[in-house]
Amino acid sequence: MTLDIKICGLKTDAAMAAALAGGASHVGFIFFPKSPRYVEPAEAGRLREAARDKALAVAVTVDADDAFLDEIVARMQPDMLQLHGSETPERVAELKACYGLPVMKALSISEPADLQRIKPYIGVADHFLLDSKPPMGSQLPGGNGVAFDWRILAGLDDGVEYMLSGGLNAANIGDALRQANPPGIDVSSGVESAPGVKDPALIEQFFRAVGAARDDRAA
Ligand SMILES: O=C(O)c1ccccc1NCC(=O)[C@H](O)[C@H](O)COP(=O)(O)O
Repeated sequence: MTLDIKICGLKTDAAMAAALAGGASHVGFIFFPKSPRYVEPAEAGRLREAARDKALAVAVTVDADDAFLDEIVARMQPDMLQLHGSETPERVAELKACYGLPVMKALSISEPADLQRIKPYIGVADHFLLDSKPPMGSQLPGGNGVAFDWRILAGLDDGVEYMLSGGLNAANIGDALRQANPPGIDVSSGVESAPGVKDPALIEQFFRAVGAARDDRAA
């Protein structure tokens, strides 16, 4: 089975090169100004060129207005939108129709009942990113480096296209893959040396840990 792997919050050529060398299927750019991972749309457009025909370039936005989305789509030319705010199913449908791009809707999970929040988006969003709830006081809806209880995902209906996200790193990715067996995974803080500073060596370590966990399962 293939495993989608998204490295999120890229800001440098070195981090992009490490993500592509490791075999990332998705590379993410953050357009939330309060984030230490924020990139200007034009700079994301430059960085994403390295990923063309190699990985899908994902624009991560949070309740963005039409003008900002127009600018991001024009300058970055993303392959996919990740909506990480409180966008309704109607807004997801509207943006899909407007830009003709697949949409990944991020939803935060902390208890089994949270899985019910997926239902209204089924048939509207193309993918889901299931992330942790931000800790109290966090300014960021994502990228907090906090994991949730992956066993909750056992209650998910088969066939939901999702990425497991939140607090993943080289040390815990093996357990996450064993417990949840997700179709995709996403990492940001776990491959950083400081908030917003991607470390190519940690990116490489993450891919090695994923490979080792997958080899164990195949054996
Ligand atoms: O990463 C951010 O700074 C961010 C800010 C605002 C909205 C979303 C954000 N990140 C989205 C992601 O897809 C992250 O990879 C995801 O939340 C997991 O982050 P982490 O727990 O740090 O691995």
